[in-house]
Amino acid sequence: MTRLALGAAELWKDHLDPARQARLVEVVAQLCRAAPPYAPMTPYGKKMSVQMTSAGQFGWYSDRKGYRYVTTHPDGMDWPPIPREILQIWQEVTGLEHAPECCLVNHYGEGARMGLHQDKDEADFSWPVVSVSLGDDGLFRIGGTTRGGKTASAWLQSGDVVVLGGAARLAYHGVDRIRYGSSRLLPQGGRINLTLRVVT
Ligand SMILES: O=C(O)CCC(=O)C(=O)O
Ligand SMILES: [Fe+2]
Repeated sequence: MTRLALGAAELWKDHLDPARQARLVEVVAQLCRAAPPYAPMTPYGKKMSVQMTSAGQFGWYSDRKGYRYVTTHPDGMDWPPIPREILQIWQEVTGLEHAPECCLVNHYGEGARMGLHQDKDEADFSWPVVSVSLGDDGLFRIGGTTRGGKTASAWLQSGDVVVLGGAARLAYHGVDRIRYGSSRLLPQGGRINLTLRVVT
């Protein structure tokens, strides 16, 4: 494990060993049975290429009305609780007692990507955002707090954890592409990203 700078963010390279990654695949699969992933619609009316679901008090949601947090899955049920194996990662990399209120689960299949954006649907930007990578490699890009500036890129691999805190909290970031088939961790293939956030 090494801690590296990735733009203004912190990359905890290889934070999760293979056994922890395998356990996380199990807990995420269980979570997805309770709250099935779906492809959200952007406010612009385009379907996202990433499949999403959430755990916690709040789930991140998007449709024509905009980006926001909601307390129920689109099928009507509560979001499942954030599994302790995931909460533990937050604790390890932030040292915070305060727990995250949302774990967004992103699944990138072949060709999926996420455009540059800021995470800014939360009430208090003094809390960091923690992002966990599982499965296929993903080319992560991060810039500054305005669009169009200089960016830094790194291939995130399974077991890597990124912390967006301080100056990086409102940095533009996204995933340009994944290397589909580069990992055998996920039975369904592709890449999973878990994003932990304090919402309120
Ligand atoms: O997949 C990733 O590494 C980043 C995900 C992300 O930025 C988000 O869900 O807001
Ligand atoms: Fe994000």
